[in-house]
Amino acid sequence: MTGTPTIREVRAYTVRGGGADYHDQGDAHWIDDHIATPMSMYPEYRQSRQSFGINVLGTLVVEIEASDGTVGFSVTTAGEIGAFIVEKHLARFLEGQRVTDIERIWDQMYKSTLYYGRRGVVLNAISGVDLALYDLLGRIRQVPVFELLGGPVRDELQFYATGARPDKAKELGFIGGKMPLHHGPAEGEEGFRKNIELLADMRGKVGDDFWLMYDCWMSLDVEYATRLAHAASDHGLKWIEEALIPDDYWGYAELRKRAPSTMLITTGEHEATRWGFRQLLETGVDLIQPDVGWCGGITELIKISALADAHGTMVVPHGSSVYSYHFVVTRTNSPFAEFLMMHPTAEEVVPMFSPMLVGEPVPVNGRLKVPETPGFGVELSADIQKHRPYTH
Ligand SMILES: C[C@H](O)[C@H](O)CC(=O)C(=O)O
Ligand SMILES: [Mg+2]
Repeated sequence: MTGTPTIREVRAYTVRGGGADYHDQGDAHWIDDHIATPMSMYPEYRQSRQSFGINVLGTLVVEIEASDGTVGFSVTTAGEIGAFIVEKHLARFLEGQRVTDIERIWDQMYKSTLYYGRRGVVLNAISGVDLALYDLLGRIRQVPVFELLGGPVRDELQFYATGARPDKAKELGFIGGKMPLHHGPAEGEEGFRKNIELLADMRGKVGDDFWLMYDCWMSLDVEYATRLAHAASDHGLKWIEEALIPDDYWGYAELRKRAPSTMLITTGEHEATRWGFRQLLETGVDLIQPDVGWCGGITELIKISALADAHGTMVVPHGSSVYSYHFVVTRTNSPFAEFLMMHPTAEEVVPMFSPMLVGEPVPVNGRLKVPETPGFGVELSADIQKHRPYTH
């Protein structure tokens, strides 16, 4: 392809305070208010997820500059360690290549990091590079990323909201509300009762038809999750999310068998690559939730989504703002999207990656027409202090 720009330089920066590392919030935020986690068995780490380091990484910004001067960028969760991986390892597979060489670049990034990678922060870094490449290609072609992905299959997205206030989410026009589970097995019968009481109270507030879900953030075991699912089904819980640790594929298969058949078993935000999701899909879970900034980027999400489709399984990506919207709008097996309420009390709609991006669209009345601005359609805010810890 003559005339296709090549990649001139890859740069990686870190940024603190919200953004893609959405757990990196100030005090008194619903997202850090006694949420059940795998660390809840240790009383000293029960009240706050920041206490055990949920926000240690911070946001990674990847910028890719093409030979024609166009710059694409992305944000994900990976911070300084991600910046090191991008600058010192991954950049070599991009610089000098054509901006269209996305598939080969992904393959080389993945295979060259297998000896220390496969998932986790390495896949977050690979995802960041992949998203920045899609942003760059969209800007060079002057089309939104969803057009690079085959075009939209629906006119607009509809959203459920994740946060502490599903009752407010209903007033704001969302189709459902997903609450964090507050108490895990270590908090015994009292915690179990409180979990059910909160759900019952919320059901009373939102009425029978509004979706209510519980996000368990890897905090339960099969016994507790099964019991919770049965008790919660009396209050119309639509799904039980990420009940178990991501490595317990066998537990997910067991939970699928033992939970009420009407309740969806969902998970996947901490899973990565087509191989990880293959294993997850084989457990029989009903809905998978890859995070496009963590699972391998758009290039890998396309494969994960096709695999899920062949299993008859829905794909509703975890959070990830514009990176998710451009994908969801192009897939028939992604019928709705998640909106993470980043307002401290979850009572108002604010941009998910606030305060990092300019032009980040938000749902109005629970719906959004994905803007046609080239690339992912956002810019990094000029007010953001970015730091480049490494060069190459
Ligand atoms: C609310 C959850 O604990 C977590 O912070 C976000 C999440 O898992 C989700 O949006 O899904
Ligand atoms: Mg979740």
